[in-house]
Amino acid sequence: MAILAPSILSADFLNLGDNIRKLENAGIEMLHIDIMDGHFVPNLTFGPALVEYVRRFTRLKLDVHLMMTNPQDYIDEFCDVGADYITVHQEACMHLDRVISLIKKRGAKAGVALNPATPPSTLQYVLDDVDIVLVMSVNPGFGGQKFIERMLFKVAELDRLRGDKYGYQIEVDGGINNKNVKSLVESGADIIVAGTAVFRGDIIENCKKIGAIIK
Ligand SMILES: O=C(CO)[C@H](O)[C@H](O)COP(=O)(O)O
Repeated sequence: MAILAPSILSADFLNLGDNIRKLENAGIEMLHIDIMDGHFVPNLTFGPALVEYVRRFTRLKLDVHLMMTNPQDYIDEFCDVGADYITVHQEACMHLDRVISLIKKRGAKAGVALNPATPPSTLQYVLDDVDIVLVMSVNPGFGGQKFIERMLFKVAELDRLRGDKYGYQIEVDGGINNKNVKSLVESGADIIVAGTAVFRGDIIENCKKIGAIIK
């Protein structure tokens, strides 16, 4: 059984509040928020102010994904505005162990994201401490891209690796839809991030359809 975490990157920004209420009505528990810096990824999105407004508006768990260089400089700010989960990129952290400690010291759950080309073995010495490993199933930066099939092997590898030894959850993000979501859950995914598949069309219907597949 997995949960769906809609990515607000694909939401209607002029009706964000309405979109979030629809997600709540559809039984969603977690909202995924991509922070892009135009440097680590070739796109720009939100800052802490957006997270603060969303925090005031909803009780959904806020899953903040920092797609940025030097994420350590912004951990405090995102914790101050109410992030429940903060995920940093393995590729962006020179001192990953220190960044994970910083997130946990602030009382948030710590995630580490892997770009498609980065293997799980790079996390060997931090797996004890992470709450989430986020497998990027597209090259990060944009919604609406094609799912990279090989990432199913990475999810399965992380599932094998955790066995009874580690407690991390496996999250997957990018190009996920009604057709490929089942194989991800069967491979071991616990949290499914989806943008286009949730926000294009009827939000509540889309959430229910995906929800029924991943239960
Ligand atoms: O990280 C991302 C893109 O880099 C996003 O979470 C993105 O919103 C996923 O969108 P889609 O489901 O349309 O692929």
